[in-house]
Amino acid sequence: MAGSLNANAGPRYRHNADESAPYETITLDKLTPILGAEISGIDLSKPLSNRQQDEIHRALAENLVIFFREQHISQDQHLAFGRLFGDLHTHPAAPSEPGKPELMIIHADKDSPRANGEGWHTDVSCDLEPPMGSILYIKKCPPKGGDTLFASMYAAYEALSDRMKTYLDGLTAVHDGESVYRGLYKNFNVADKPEYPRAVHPVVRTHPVTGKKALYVNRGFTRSLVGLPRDESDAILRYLYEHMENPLFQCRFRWQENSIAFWDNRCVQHRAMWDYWPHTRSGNRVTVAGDKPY
Ligand SMILES: O=C(O)CCC(=O)C(=O)O
Ligand SMILES: [Fe+2]
Repeated sequence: MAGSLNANAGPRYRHNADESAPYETITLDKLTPILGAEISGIDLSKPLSNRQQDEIHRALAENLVIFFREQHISQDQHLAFGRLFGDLHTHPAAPSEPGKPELMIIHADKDSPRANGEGWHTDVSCDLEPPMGSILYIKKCPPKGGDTLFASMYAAYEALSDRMKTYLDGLTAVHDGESVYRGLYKNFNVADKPEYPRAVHPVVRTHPVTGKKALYVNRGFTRSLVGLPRDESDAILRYLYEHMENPLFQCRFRWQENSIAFWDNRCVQHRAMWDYWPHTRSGNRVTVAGDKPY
């Protein structure tokens, strides 16, 4: 067949296929060529050597979201693992374990009105300094379902036309926590705060570690593009959201009990599937603080 059915169908995003140097202490099994890798050969309940820590950092930078299976760690070990990557972030609204404000509760069961993270989002992008990453440990899984989808915002950015990249250059967007968080955790008996964070961030951010550019607007928190007429802002954001939802940029993780996902919140969006009602899915999230996007 000469040509494809749709002239626009080919991926405008082509990842750099360079094989990276092997790892010494861990083994990686990639979910897709561009993001997601399952790591084996590491027991997070044991102290990690400097080498192991370096390799986890590198695996995260190269794969954007990394997964560990069959991990048996305590709440304190989960917190300590997070601290290897930076200060911990305290969620402005979500419920946490008693006496452990940095250990967020992720839980849905037959009585839940909703589950966490059901739409595409970046965690807490309404903060002035949004988290660098989130470490989610799922301890109870439904018999089927409850997967989490992740999408590379490097790939989404790369696949934009040069015209669109030029248009977005220098634009900023309003990210609002108020409209997301007020009343959200009522079913966990969490009282509302007087106010929730709101921030303006660049639409395209530069990753402070890799230096790569990533699209940085999300359906969850982004409300408008600064300085544009409302209709234009809405239309551009709608286009960007549809664009970033191309499955070419995604991987999908199937949980098992005692799995951990660690995503780089600066270049990845995620979305949790609540397809397992009336079953229960629960765990904890430790979130690592980040920097002001630029
Ligand atoms: O439950 C999940 O898989 C993800 C929920 C979520 O959005 C989060 O923990 O940040
Ligand atoms: Fe999330």
